[in-house]
Amino acid sequence: ENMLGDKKVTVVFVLGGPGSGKGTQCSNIVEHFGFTHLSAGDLLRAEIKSGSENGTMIENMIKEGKIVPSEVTIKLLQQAMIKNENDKFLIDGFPRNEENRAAFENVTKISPAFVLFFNCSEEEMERRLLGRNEGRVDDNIETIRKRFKVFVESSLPVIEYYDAKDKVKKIDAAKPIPEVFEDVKAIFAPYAKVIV
Ligand SMILES: Nc1ncnc2c1ncn2[C@@H]1O[C@H](COP(=O)(O)OP(=O)(O)OP(=O)(O)O)[C@@H](O)[C@H]1O
Ligand SMILES: Nc1ccn([C@@H]2O[C@H](COP(=O)(O)O)[C@@H](O)[C@H]2O)c(=O)n1
Ligand SMILES: [Mg+2]
Repeated sequence: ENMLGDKKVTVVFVLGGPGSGKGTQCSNIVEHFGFTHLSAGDLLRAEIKSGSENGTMIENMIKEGKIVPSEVTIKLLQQAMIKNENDKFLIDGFPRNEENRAAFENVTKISPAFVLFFNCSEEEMERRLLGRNEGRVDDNIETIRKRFKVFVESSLPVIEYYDAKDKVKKIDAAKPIPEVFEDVKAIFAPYAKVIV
């Protein structure tokens, strides 16, 4: 039994480098397949805005491209899952390192149905991040380089961990948005909403 009691939940981890298009494609998946999108980065940014006691620590870590301690991020994900009645969740940008992965498994007892991995070159991701214009404090070239380093050193090993369990569905994320979504759709087809 997981943290949500007897409720059977489907969790998909959506991973990929900074700017690979995770948030963009999650919006499409929500629309077409009825999942609830939980972005760890968005939850952390909301926590800063809410004036929480951890806000300053989180903001400093995001500015440096560092990974916030798992207990903070997992608490936010858990709260969001508990208050949502849906049974299908896209967890975007989590787990980012081995600590995230192991702590989530231990605390929630939930393992993902699969991991959606958006594969993209750093050159293309850098171009996208510098053009995003959402006012994010980490979308500057200095922080972007730090985020790429953290992705390669800490996040790719998590993808390799799930790949060894045959749980990774890898997508070519360098293509235009609609073409990426065609590939995503093929993967999510078994989760299509059945219209009675
Ligand atoms: N396939 C694509 N081709 C071109 N631009 C894209 C593509 N997918 C997303 N973008 C654009 O690239 C930027 C980054 O996309 P998005 O925010 O979805 O990435 P992300 O993986 O969630 O990044 P982060 O990890 O920083 O949150 C956005 O401006 C988005 O509109
Ligand atoms: N599991 C996570 C996810 C994110 N962070 C921090 O937030 C930053 C932005 O995340 P995005 O997914 O929106 O790119 C990220 O660089 C980390 O600083 C985290 O600590 N742990
Ligand atoms: Mg995002």
